[in-house]
Amino acid sequence: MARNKIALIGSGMIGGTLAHLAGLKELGDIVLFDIADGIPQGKGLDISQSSPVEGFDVNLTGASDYSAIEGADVCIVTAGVARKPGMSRDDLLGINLKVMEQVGAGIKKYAPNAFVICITNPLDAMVWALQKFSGLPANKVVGMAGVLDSSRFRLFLAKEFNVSVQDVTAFVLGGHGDTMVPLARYSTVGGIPLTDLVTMGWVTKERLEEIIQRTRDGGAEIVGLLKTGSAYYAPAASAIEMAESYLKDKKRVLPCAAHLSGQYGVKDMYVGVPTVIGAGGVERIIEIDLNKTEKEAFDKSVGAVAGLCEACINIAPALK
Ligand SMILES: NC(=O)C1=CN([C@@H]2O[C@H](COP(=O)(O)OP(=O)(O)OC[C@H]3O[C@@H](n4cnc5c(N)ncnc54)[C@H](O)[C@@H]3O)[C@@H](O)[C@H]2O)C=CC1
Ligand SMILES: O=C([O-])CC(=O)C(=O)O
Repeated sequence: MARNKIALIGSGMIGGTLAHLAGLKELGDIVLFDIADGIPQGKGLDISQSSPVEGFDVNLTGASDYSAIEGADVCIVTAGVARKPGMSRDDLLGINLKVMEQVGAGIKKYAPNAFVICITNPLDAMVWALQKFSGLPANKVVGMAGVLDSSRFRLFLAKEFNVSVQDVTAFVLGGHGDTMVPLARYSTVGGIPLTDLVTMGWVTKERLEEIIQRTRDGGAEIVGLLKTGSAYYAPAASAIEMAESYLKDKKRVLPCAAHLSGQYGVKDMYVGVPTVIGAGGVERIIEIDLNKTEKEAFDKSVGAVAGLCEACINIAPALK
């Protein structure tokens, strides 16, 4: 059986890490694409040269022409610009929207049957625009943020309680920005909701709120440390988890920026919600019950994403 083909559109920090992880996991043959000629070819060759040592058999190639992504089963999009200290993700909107227009056209022409995972920021608005520019079905275009934000929350909780990260689950919903919604009631240690752990005296409400705030600021914390760009190891691992669930039809329950058509009272927008990812793409959007406080926080986050979509329409009226 022929191998799957994975196209990585954008071969910068996340793109290179994606190629390495996808190779190590033998998810398929990998094409790195970038407008910066030489970078995708160089990274492809470098990672290929690690394959005899690591013992993986995949073809890794680099290209600066969209025809190279032809027939891809999965496209992971990181093309664009990352923020630097002092910037918000939203400051990237104008420049990255233009990139999404080019990427959307490339995918439409050469990989119309792919499952597309967008990572480029500001995430929820960019994946929304990419789906429209590409014309692919909404269930085949999804944004990566919730897996990353939830992973950060899980790590901070595991450290706080001195337990394995494997025994901590978390759901962070809403837009991938300052208004994201880490849900304590739906996040657990050994199956016990965080709200119960407060009652059991494991953690105070105040300390839990500090951990939640650190999660919300998780991207900015790394930007502040790196100074030259933003996080890439954890974002790449998160997107690979989504790609693997699609390629292996694992039907993982993962928080992703998915197209909503009435769920949670939201229409024609991408916002982080729990989904099931399998061979059909986004096979299900799980509508969990939100209490009044949670719903208010979620709606506020939806409002922030709606503002960004409006800003996109002002720049590119065809998106309306
Ligand atoms: N959704 C999420 O949770 C996260 C999103 N991000 C976002 O992911 C994006 C990529 O981040 P990095 O890989 O660190 O950035 P990077 O700057 O290392 O790589 C971006 C690559 O895109 C390429 N590029 C620029 N314009 C292009 C175009 N028109 N066509 C094709 N390639 C193009 C650049 O040449 C560069 O190699 C950024 O927008 C960043 O904000 C980063 C971390 C997490
Ligand atoms: O903070 C950034 O600019 C990159 C990002 O989205 C994250 O790491 O969560």
